[in-house]
Amino acid sequence: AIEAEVRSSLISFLGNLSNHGVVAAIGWKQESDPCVDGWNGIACDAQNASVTKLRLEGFNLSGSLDMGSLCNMPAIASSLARLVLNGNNLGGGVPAQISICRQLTHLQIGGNKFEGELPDSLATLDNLKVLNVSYNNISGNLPNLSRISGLQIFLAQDNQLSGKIPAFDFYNFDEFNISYNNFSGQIPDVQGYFNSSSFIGNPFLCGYPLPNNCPQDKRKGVSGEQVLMYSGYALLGSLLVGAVGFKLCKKKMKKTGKVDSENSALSIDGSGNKATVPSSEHKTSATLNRPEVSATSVESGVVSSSLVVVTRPTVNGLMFEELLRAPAELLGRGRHGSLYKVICENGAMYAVKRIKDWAISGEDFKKRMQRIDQVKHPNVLPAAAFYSSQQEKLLVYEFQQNGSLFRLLHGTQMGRAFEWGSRLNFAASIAKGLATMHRELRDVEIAHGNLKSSNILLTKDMEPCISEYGLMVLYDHQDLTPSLITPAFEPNHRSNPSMPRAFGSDVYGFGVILLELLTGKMVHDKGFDLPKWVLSVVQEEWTVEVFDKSLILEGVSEERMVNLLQVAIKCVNRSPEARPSMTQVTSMIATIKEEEDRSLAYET
Ligand SMILES: Nc1ncnc2c1ncn2[C@@H]1O[C@H](COP(=O)(O)OP(=O)(O)OP(=O)(O)O)[C@@H](O)[C@H]1O
Repeated sequence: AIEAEVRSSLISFLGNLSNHGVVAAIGWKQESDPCVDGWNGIACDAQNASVTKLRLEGFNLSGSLDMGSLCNMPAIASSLARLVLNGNNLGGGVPAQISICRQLTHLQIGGNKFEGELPDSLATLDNLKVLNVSYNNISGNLPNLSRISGLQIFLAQDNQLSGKIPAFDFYNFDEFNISYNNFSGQIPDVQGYFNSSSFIGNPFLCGYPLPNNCPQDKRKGVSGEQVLMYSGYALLGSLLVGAVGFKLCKKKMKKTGKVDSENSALSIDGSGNKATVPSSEHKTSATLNRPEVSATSVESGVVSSSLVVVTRPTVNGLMFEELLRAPAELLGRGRHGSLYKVICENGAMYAVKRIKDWAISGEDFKKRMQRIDQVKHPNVLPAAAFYSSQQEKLLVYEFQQNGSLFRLLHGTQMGRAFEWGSRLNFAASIAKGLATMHRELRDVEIAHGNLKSSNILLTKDMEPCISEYGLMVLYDHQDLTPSLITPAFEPNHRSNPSMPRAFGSDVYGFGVILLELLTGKMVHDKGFDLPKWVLSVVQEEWTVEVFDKSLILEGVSEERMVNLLQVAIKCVNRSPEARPSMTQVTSMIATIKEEEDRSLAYET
């Protein structure tokens, strides 16, 4: 039973925040027991011996919180895990004594009228998982909440908080929102976990995932990266000029020797290989909405028709003026470059990839891209256009709205059914696409170079297609998985001694994709190495638990999953020479599919 002292302090806590009519109305009575008699808004432990939750949402409570009266009482401080006071009219400061309630895992005081600063003592609530202070009038700096390692949800949107964002490890968060405050400075690395909606409405905040990038360090010059960071237009400007250079301008320039460069903020040379933007252009441009760069270029009159390096029926009508005017949103900054999403006025969407640090000459890059473009396969996404200068290489793809295989498997759509049949079809289609590319590009040894589930996009028909083919020269997956490097390969197992090494690396990447399809697990999840894990499970104590639970629930036969797993294991062999070729992989998967179809025929 709950002590009389605790009961009376609960009643006075609520009474102070409302008229006592509310206390009676919700059934809190000194003579009854909060746990046994089920006081509204209170939850207790299993033995009904202590109060664990206080949930008083939307009770029209007002006045200021006196946490001392509750938290100074050991019986409460040692058990209260959740305090939920969202949607009231509570005001005044958030009391520092709240932190005496050390067991709090959930503190939710959103949608009130709290003001002043958050007390530093909040950062000492080591058990906090959920902190919601959103929709109040709280100002000042955030306490150093990044020290609470278990924090999973932090909501502080719509306040007047300011200062820098603490160095949170965003990996740990399920939800994070500090939008519409007065935070300033650079956003810490969100590691791809949150998009701009978590940060918008803070005029002085900069950096990814917001579109406006941070002012450059004046000591350094303007690098190619910064040029792009400063203005989406600059990116598209150079893209534009590049395309002009490749297509239309080439002819014109033979005659005139140059393209209206005096009028333009962007200038190019005759080969279209140089696109520069004066640095003064960037220092002032913190947003994408700057018409001046585009206007001058467009005025040059050169950019008047569809200027696409690689023409496709669907992008023939692509107007570069439009592409230029459209805002560019930074979608990702990976190991090998940044990806921007561009939406044109007519609704057409493009993904523009800027590759960094690739020491390939403009001419070689052009040849390479044209060669790749000659191979067509329905499961390989062709580039719509590309551009190359000394400083940067840009590729334009049609934007695929259905996301990637990575997102399908691990993202928010996770709940969506992704059945065995579809997974097998995905595996077969990707294998076919890759095998075709390898076969057709064997003489030049152009591999994909960075095959992974985020590079497998879903078309509008939900078919998988491989994107960004050939954007990396020999990027070996083993870079990422040193555990798998083995100099001592076993000659007996050499199935493809002559397979170019870069192709072997793609086969490895494909094997990992198969493992993701089979296990539903992520490749690199906090030090977890998927191939290594699968191999250890398979070698030691074999268990069906290696497979994705949803496949087991679906009732997929273990035998068929094991067959595909065996293909995957061959692909992730430590020795590149021992891996099968993609043509071999394709036929192995085709056999599994045939078996599958035969068994389905039996079942019906
Ligand atoms: N054409 C496209 N249409 C739609 N989404 C795309 C397109 N290309 C890439 N994406 C998605 O945009 C995000 C960022 O792409 P990006 O290529 O920068 O990431 P990455 O593949 O993880 O990194 P990297 O390729 O540099 O190793 C990924 O989630 C990817 O699936």
